[in-house]
Amino acid sequence: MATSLTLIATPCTAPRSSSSFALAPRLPPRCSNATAARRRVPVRGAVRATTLQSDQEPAGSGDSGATTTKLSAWTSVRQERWEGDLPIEGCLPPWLNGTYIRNGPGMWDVGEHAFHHLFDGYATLVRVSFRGWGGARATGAHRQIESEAYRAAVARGRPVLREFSHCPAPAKSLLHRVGDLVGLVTGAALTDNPNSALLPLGDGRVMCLTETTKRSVLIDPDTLETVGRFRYTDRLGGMVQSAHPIVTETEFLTLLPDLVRPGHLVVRMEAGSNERKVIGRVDCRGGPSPGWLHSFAATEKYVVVPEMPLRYSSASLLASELAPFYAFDWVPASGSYMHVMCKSTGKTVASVEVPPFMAIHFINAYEEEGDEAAVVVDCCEHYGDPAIIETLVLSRLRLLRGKDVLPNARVGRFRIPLDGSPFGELETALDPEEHGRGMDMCSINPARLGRKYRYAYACGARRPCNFPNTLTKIDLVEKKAKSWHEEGSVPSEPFFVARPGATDEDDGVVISIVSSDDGEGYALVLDATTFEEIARVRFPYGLPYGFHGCWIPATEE
Ligand SMILES: CC(=O)/C=C/C=C(C)/C=C/C1=C(C)CCCC1(C)C
Ligand SMILES: CC(/C=C/C=O)=C\C=C\C=O
Ligand SMILES: [Fe+2]
Repeated sequence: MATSLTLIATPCTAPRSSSSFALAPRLPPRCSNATAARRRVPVRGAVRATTLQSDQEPAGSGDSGATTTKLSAWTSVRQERWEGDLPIEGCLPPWLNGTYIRNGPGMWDVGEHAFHHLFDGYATLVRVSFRGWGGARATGAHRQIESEAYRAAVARGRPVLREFSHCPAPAKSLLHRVGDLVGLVTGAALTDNPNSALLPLGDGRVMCLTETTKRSVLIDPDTLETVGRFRYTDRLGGMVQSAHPIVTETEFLTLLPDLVRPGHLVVRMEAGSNERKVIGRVDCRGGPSPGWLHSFAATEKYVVVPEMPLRYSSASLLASELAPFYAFDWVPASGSYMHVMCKSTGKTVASVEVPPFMAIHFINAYEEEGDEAAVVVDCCEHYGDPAIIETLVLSRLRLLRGKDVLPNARVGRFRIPLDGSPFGELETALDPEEHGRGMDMCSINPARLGRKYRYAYACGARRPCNFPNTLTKIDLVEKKAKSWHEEGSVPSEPFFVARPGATDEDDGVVISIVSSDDGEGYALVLDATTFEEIARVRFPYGLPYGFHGCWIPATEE
């Protein structure tokens, strides 16, 4: 039955200790997994059909079977917002004062429409605030970001704009088709659903964004309210951007792929400003368009521009049709390259061909000086295979739990020589068995950004699994990993928070939000040194999976 999505005042249904009422849309019941499995698969070409056959039903070891699971990771949040106190189990460190916020696609169902891919969901923020001074206390909240895409979908009861794997049906009337065409050419038909990154800017503003340049939003980190649009005062244009600008206290660096004249603009915005300035441009070496640029890396002096064979499909964007990989084509013959641009001069100081790679997330990069000067770049590398994109189709995530279908991944380490050599190397930084051959969603100590570093925190695998299910601390010097795992649970990106005044790289905690097999949701706090659990802070309801987090330290009270 179609359910109204009009905003109505409703009390929270979830039990809570002390919490506020939320203005909540009446959402449809949680998507049934069986229904999702039968849904038509809107992807053609090289991508395998994702309608699951009965022989693909998960064996369902114990209670982790898809039909009986209460796991909330892949189901939409049931109300627009909630906030309240959270009970703490364990002992939070007294120095942990501040707010952890995580962004991600928490709403995959609107009206009768159920999205197909993890990346499609409307952005949901989840917050946990820790107050250690004078006794530990934690409060939590979640809230939908009010993007144009979300508001239009709620108003119409169906998605109106193009999302990662969803193209709206073409208009029926000629007049509306002209409108559609304008929308395609200007990019207005694309989503602004900011479910990817969450960036505390150096000036105190907090920005959420996706990969379209159409609109990024500013949010209030306390109420999670969407407080406005982030308006650039420059006229750089372009349709797409990296989902992961590199932000420090002083600057914001990002890449703008040029789909018309294949290349990338490397741009910089000073903290406090709304104007991006071009540092330089890198032309693509392979064609016919830039490689997907979800993220990139930078050292203290250089910006590293990756060019991989999963390339933006201009035809898909202009025709509003899905390409074999949604908005992308896999073009192995186009080659893989890494470009290094000097931040201060805008000159490309290296442009090398590298072995084929497929990386969504770069971890870090640093310079190596001496006779063999080079830039070292680490990423979560999927063995040059785009299959990981299909792994993230919601029906697969829901129905293949317990099946060993997560493609292998490793920490890929590039070495880009700065002596003009035409080739760069790609090696495996540590034995992937250390992290169960699963590897993505990474963070590091931000004090090591762009510098030589030892530890990375990521989601790894305890097999059999269809999605990363461990939190893993990787020691890139000892080439060892330590993992946290809870049977049936899905943890999100482990986010490192340094202890104030710390000098050791791993002196701090790691925070992750976990959706557990019994339907519960909690924020987990691990000691980053020992990687042992020190506390968990429970939400009164299960939380959907989410992507990336940030930390906003509290100001002294
Ligand atoms: C969250 C995440 O990892 C990736 C999200 C990517 C998105 C939302 C990409 C969106 C796009 C469109 C809606 C059409 C244009 C191309 C592209 C930027 C891929
Ligand atoms: C969750 C994910 C990949 C998992 C692979 O093992 C990618 C998410 C990308 C968005 O930031
Ligand atoms: Fe990401």
